[in-house]
Amino acid sequence: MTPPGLHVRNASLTFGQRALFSKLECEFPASSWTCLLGRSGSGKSSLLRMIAGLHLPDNHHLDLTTSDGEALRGRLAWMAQQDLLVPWERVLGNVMLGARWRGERSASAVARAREMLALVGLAERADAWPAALSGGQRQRVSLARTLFEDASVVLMDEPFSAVDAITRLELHELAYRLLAERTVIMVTHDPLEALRLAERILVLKGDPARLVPLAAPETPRPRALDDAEVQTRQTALVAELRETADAQ
Ligand SMILES: Nc1ncnc2c1ncn2[C@@H]1O[C@H](COP(=O)(O)OP(=O)(O)OP(=O)(O)O)[C@@H](O)[C@H]1O
Repeated sequence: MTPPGLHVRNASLTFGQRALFSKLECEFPASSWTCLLGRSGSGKSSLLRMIAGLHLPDNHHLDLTTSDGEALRGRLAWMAQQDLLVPWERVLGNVMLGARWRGERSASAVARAREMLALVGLAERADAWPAALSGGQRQRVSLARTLFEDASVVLMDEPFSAVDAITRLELHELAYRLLAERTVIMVTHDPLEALRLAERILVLKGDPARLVPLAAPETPRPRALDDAEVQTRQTALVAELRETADAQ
C-alpha cells in the first residue's frame, strides 16, 4: 500500500442561489494528515463527499488527480460521525461488511477481520451486536472496518464528535497509530483535535468560501494536550474560526 497524494482543482458547489465555493484548489500530499475546519454550513462535508465521489445534487464540479496517476476507486475508505454499523450484523460481520458486499467470505477474510478487531482492542466483542456497544466502542469497530478495507486514502467526517471527551482523546491515539502513513483528510469542528493530529490545517472561510492554510505545530503527533505549540496555536485557530463566523 503506497498512499497517493491528491490534487483537487476547480472544486465548485452551488445549492440553489448560493455558491458555497467556487474553483477551490488544494493539494493533499501523500501520507499526510490534513484537518479541514470552518464554520457550520461552510461546505466541509460537501467538499469531502465530492472528493470521495459520493452523491451530491448535480450542481457541483471537482477535478481530482492522484500523485501516482492511478484511479482512487478501491483505495478509499470513509468514516463518518455516525458509525454506520448495521444492526443486523454482529461486530465481526460489520468489520467485514465490504467483503460481504463483494461476495468474499473466505476464512482468511474472517481471520483478518478478527485481527483488525484485536488492533482496536475489541477482540472479545466479535460476536456482540452493535446495540450492546458504547459509542466509543462502535467508533472503534468503525475504525476496524476502515482498516479491514486497507484503504490508503481515508476520508473522515467528524469521526469522533459523538463520543465523550476522554474517549475522544483515546481514539485520537488509536487512529493516529493505526492510520499512520495513509493519506488522511479529516473534517472536524474541534480545534484541539486538529492541533493534536494534523500535519496540515485548512479552514474553509468566506462566502463563497476559500481554503485558508494555517500552520500546524511541528511537534510529533499525536500531540499532548499540554504541548506548548498546541496551546499557542489553539488561540490563533479559534480566532481564525471566530473571524470566519463573524464575517458571515
Ligand atoms: N443535498 C443538499 N441540498 C441542498 N443544500 C444542501 C445539501 N447538502 C448540504 N446543503 C447545504 O450546504 C451547506 C453546506 O453543508 P455542509 O454539510 O457541507 O457544511 P459543513 O461545513 O460540513 O457543516 P457542518 O459543520 O454543520 O456539518 C449547508 O448550508 C447545507 O444546508
